[in-house]
Amino acid sequence: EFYNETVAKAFLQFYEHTTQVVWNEFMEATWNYATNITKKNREEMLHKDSERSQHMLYFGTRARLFKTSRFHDVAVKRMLSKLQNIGKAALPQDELREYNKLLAYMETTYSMAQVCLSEGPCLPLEPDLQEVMATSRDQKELLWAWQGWRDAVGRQLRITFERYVQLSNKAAKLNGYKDMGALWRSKYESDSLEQDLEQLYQELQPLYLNLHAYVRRALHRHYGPELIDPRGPIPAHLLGNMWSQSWVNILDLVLPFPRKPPEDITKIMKSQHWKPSKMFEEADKFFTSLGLLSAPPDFWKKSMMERPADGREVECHASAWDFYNGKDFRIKKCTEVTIEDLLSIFHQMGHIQYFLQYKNLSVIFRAGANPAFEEAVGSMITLSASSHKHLLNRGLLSHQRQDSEEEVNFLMGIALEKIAFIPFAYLMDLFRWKVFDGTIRKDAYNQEWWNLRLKYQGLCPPVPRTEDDFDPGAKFHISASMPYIRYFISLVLQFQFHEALCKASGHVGPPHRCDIYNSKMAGKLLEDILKLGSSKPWPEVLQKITGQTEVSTKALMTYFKPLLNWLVTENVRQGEILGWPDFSCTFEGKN
Ligand SMILES: CC(=O)N[C@@H](CC(=O)O)C(=O)NC[C@H](CC1(C(=O)N[C@@H](Cc2ccc(O)cc2)C(=O)O)CCCC1)C(=O)O
Ligand SMILES: [Zn+2]
Repeated sequence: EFYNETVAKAFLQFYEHTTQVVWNEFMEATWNYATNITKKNREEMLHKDSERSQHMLYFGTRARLFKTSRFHDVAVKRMLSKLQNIGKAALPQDELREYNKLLAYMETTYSMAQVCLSEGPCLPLEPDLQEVMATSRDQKELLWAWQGWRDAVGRQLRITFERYVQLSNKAAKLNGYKDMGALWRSKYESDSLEQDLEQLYQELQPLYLNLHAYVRRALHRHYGPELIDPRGPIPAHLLGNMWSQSWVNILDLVLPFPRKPPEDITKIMKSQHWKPSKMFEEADKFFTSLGLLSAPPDFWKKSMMERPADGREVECHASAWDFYNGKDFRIKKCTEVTIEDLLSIFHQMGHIQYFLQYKNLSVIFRAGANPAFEEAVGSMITLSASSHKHLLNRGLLSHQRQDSEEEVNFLMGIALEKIAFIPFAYLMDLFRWKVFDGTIRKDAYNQEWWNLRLKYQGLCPPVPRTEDDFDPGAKFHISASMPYIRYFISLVLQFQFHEALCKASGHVGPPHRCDIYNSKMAGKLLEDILKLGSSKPWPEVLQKITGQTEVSTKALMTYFKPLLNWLVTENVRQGEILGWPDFSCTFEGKN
């Protein structure tokens, strides 16, 4: 009966019915652990994870038996093929238990790590070490936090990570993939993914090289020639972020027109007594203004919007959760009242909106058209929310007009978030794909990581690194085994979406002045694709929203055109070298 489409449909109905309960219980147990890290909650989570894996194994192996080539219903074929990819559930019981334990160990080590001052308190990453990296201008203090974090996390994870790679690849092979990198890439249903990504990166490189050269000059002015080589890479601890992935926090050092500094929105939020709940309400209002759905009662009742005050150990890295019962959706975030956190909440609420829009689909299709779509929705809304027009309209700014110099300052702020992020978002999985396919061997993990950090980001470590270090492990997504290329693709997609929705909203003028807030037309366009979840191939979904079937950097380049013009002029005036022909950090030059 494996040729019989009716039998297949009944099989999928049975799967649908049993899955909601199994996945809901698994999400509850994982949530309980992430918001209260105790041994008991860890055991309960591991137990629920193995139940979910057994359920996936049962249905995944049976889905493989159906001969779907002559089936008529495309959705049935798509569901059965998605069911067959069961990830780690393909591992034998004992190895799956070991795998889940090491995943929990890596993520928990990251979440609980602190860096202790010689005498006195120990500082966690959020908010304390992030605060130091964002606000300190003392390179010794920055180095202390940068190195301390990598000693406290990266070093502890190296051995576990080596075993994680082995078991990941074994699971991937059991699913029919050559390694875990191939399994991760399969989510994009494209056999030219790596070439396409390299093409996108090449198109964006001129933007990055000009920003890098300009920022390096500004840091050279501030920190002096003993720290910054104007023809070399930038030391990784000076860019305002623990991973140098976003440079927004050094905007004050690099402002093109320093006599026209932007208003301090964090200060305005604090003076207006913003609370975390108000920040979430503000983001929710944006979505309802588009005619989209508001977060349901369970969201407001069950989310964790602040670090708990009762001393509980929690995982502070923000995340959005679908509990697969059509009514329970939550965000977990240790929110601080800052503009950076407000914009990050817009991103998170984008995930919630996707969950809400596809909640009536089969559970198999409750995901983004591809993982980058999930990321791009919230980030695209954030482009409108961070526009001068929107912030002024919401009472977070008071200067009515923005003259052309203030506009360059504004675009610099957005570029320090988005353009600085390009090479980081690209190299994170370039590194892991090479680790999974064996190109990068474990005795060179750290050296190879820094080779990529130099090649793509033009960064160097501020102190010598050895293979006792494991710097990639100091980034959440690597300790949490969360793929990252979705963010690189989202960087390009979000500007394509922004351009499409701005057009739908009737916006005329430069894209950085567009705010789709209150546009029901833009909302409708977005709603129609979110409702599809992962039920259709993503090029079809992209075409519905933008009219194109290809990911294209054109919209991003248009958005930053005024800034690129300014940067090129400025760099030529300064006689800057684009790139880093001197390829080492100053300390390496010394000894
Ligand atoms: C249950 C679960 O895991 N759910 C998933 C969502 C899902 O898969 O359904 C989820 O919530 N993932 C967490 C992750 C959180 C954040 C993040 O980690 N961001 C990246 C990259 C980046 C950087 C700048 C930026 O503006 C936007 C993104 C980083 O900070 O490096 C934290 C800050 C914002 C987004 C997220 O929301 O993507
Ligand atoms: Zn996200």
